[in-house]
Order: sequence, then C-alpha cells, then structure tokens
Amino acid sequence: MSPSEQKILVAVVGVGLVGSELISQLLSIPKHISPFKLVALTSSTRSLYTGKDTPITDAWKSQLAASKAPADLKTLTTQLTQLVAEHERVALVDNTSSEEVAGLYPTWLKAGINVVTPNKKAFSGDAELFSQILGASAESGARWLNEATVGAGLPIIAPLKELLATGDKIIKIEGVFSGTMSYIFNNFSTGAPSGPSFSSVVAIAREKGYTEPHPADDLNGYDVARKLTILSRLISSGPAATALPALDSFLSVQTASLIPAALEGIPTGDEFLARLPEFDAEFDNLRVEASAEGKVLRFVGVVDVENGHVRAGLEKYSTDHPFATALGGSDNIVLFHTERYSPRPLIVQGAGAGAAVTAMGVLGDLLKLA
Ligand SMILES: NC(=O)C1=CN([C@@H]2O[C@H](COP(=O)(O)OP(=O)(O)OC[C@H]3O[C@@H](n4cnc5c(N)ncnc54)[C@H](OP(=O)(O)O)[C@@H]3O)[C@@H](O)[C@H]2O)C=CC1
Ligand SMILES: N[C@@H](CC=O)C(=O)O
Ligand code: NA
Repeated sequence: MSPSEQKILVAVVGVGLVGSELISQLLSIPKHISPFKLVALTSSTRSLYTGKDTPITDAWKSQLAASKAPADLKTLTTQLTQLVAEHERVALVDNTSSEEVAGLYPTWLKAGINVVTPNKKAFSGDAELFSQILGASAESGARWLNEATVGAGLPIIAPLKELLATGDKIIKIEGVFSGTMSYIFNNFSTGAPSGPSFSSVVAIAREKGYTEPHPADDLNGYDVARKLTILSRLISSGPAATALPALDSFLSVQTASLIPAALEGIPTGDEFLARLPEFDAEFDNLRVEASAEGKVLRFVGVVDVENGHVRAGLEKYSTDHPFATALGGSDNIVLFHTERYSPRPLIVQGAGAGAAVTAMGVLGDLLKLA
C-alpha cells in the first residue's frame, strides 16, 4: 500500500468542546473515502484504545464512558510508538489547553507521531520547548500542524507559511486575533455611550464557547500574545532575516491586560465571572470616553516586523474604520502587509472562535497529512 492510500491512525487527547466536535466531523467523513481511523481517545480522566483493526465508532462517548482505563499519556505513547514501529502512519490530536500535554510533543514527534493541535501552549511558551519541537520533527520527519492556534479555522498560518516560502517579505501583521475580545467589544462598544454591561458580554462569550477554559486567559491579553508569538516565531524561522526580537515566550510580548488588579489570580472561571460586575463602571467609563471621540474600542495585536516589535492592547478606532464596521460575532480580522501585498494588505476575516470552525481547522490539518 502506498503512503497516500494508507489510513492515518488518529489518537485524540481532550474531548471537550473542540475535541468532541472534531471527533464528530472526522467520523462524519464516509468510511469508504475517509483517510482516517480513530484508534484512541483520552479525556482528563479516562482513556480508550481500540487499536487499528477495530476503530472507534459514533458511539465513542459511551465507549469512553464504559472504559475502565484511566487517562495515561505514557501508555498512549507506548501504544502509538508501537503502531509507528509497525509502519503505520499515526497522528495525535491535542485538543486540550494543557502545558503537560504540550510538553510531550517533542517525545511524540521524535517517535514519528505527527502532532496536530489548536493548543497554543507549546508554540508560544518557553523558547526551549519550541526549539525541541523543531529539532524532533526535523530528526524523525514527523510533522506538527497548528493552523487552529491562530484565528481558529481561518487560514492564517498556511498563507503566512506560503508567503514566507515564496520569498515575500512580511512588513507587518495586524488585526483582531481574539474571538472572545472581538465578541466582547463588537457588542460592548458600538460607538454609542451606553449599552450592555461589560461583565454580561463576557459571560455570553463564555457561554458561546469562545473563551479559553478560564476567561481571564483571554481578558489578560495572553491569548492574543500567544498568537502573536506563534506568528513571530514562524516569521523568524523563515528564510529571511528580520528585526523581530527573539521572544523567550509570550510573556515577552508587550501586552496590556484588561484584568482589574483585584481579580488577578482568581483560580476558577466561575469565581472570576461572579466578581467581574464589580468593575463594570470602569469599563463603562472607557466606552463613554471612546464614544465622545467618535470612536469604538477594539483589542488588537501587531507583529511589526519592520520596526521589530510585537504588542497587544486595547485601542480606539473611528466608527468608519474596518475594525469598527466589518466585524461581527467572534470575527477575527488579520491584515498581512507585505512587500507584494502593498500598499493594500492581504486580509483574512471571519469567525475566529467556536467549536465548529476550530475543529474544522484541526481536521483541515489532519487532511494535510493525508
Ligand atoms: N474554543 C475555541 O473557540 C478555540 C479553542 N482553541 C483551543 O482549543 C483547545 C480546546 O479548547 P476547548 O475545547 O474550547 O476547551 P475545553 O475546556 O472545552 O476542552 C479542553 C478539554 O481538555 C481536557 N483535558 C485537560 N487536560 C487534559 C489531559 N491532560 N488529558 C486529556 N484531556 C485533558 C479537559 O478535560 P476536563 O474538562 O475534564 O478538565 C477538557 O475536556 C484549547 O487549547 C483552546 O485554546 C483554539 C481556537 C479556538
Ligand atoms: N479564546 C480564544 C479561542 C481561540 O483561540 C479566542 O477567543 O480567540
Ligand atoms: Na487558523
């Protein structure tokens, strides 16, 4: 069987919002044309491994619930490594936001297991982990694909790789990179001096599945800083030298947090949301101030390659600016200013968060392997 005819054996770690939707999209590809077989599932508590001959079916939820095997990534690594030794093509999909799971990518890649993920942690955290990922992938030839880490299902990483590989020069990438922040400010700041309370729109963004498991990870700007780090590292590891700083981690990005000091470090999302209304008046003041200037508030990110800086923060835009007029829902908008796309940038826009579009980005990466 040629590699292109061989089915890819898929192991899914993390079966939350995105993970469940990914499984459902993957299993909805008709079996006779599907390039995949789902062979392993791991939730935060349980695991299920069926092996290549009896792949997991639509009844995966009850199969996993009935499994007596605890979650155990060490055993999973052994099982998948064995499949690679039997000349199978294997992909592990990490749908968690876990640092622990992200820390295993070098091990998996070294073992020849391809890694596909919407989890930003490995590519935006410690520079050493990122360098181990590059090294492990180069050593074994196993691939890592992370389109859904920036703009969810929107094509951001793939076109950036193509611009770089074809020799275009990136001058600046700027935009609204957070689905949560987009939803919040599209609804909170419309140009009028009043409207819904800040805490109420944050709560709705969470209900809609846009936020990180802890919404503070969006409101502190770190989610945007992580996305900017991913893009910066991609540009820096491209063929052309750039003025961009070597980022030790997303913490090196100049980021303006929206979290009131008194709410720093609250351990759970529920507690955080319960206390947020105490600060609605402060956010109201920002909205009134912007409105008085004929502007709206938008949380934006910039990778300024030409001038060598990367930053994220809340800014004001006039009500006729595309960030004010073109965005709705959880839309992201990303403007690529390049040597070729100049003076008018290449623009990508659309839903930048939510289970369906994120899972689509992950499945699209799996299809790139196939
Ligand atoms: N939602 C979105 O719109 C987008 C999400 N993403 C990214 O996708 C990833 C998943 O997000 P989402 O589905 O929304 O989040 P969820 O919280 O719904 O899902 C994460 C799942 O991972 C599980 N989990 C945590 N640690 C482990 C572990 N060690 N082993 C196995 N499972 C584990 C959690 O289980 P438990 O709940 O039991 O802890 C949970 O079910 C995140 O990295 C997020 O940043 C990216 C783009 C958009
Ligand atoms: N919480 C993130 C999800 C996608 O990365 C966002 O709101 O953009
Ligand atoms: Na994307």
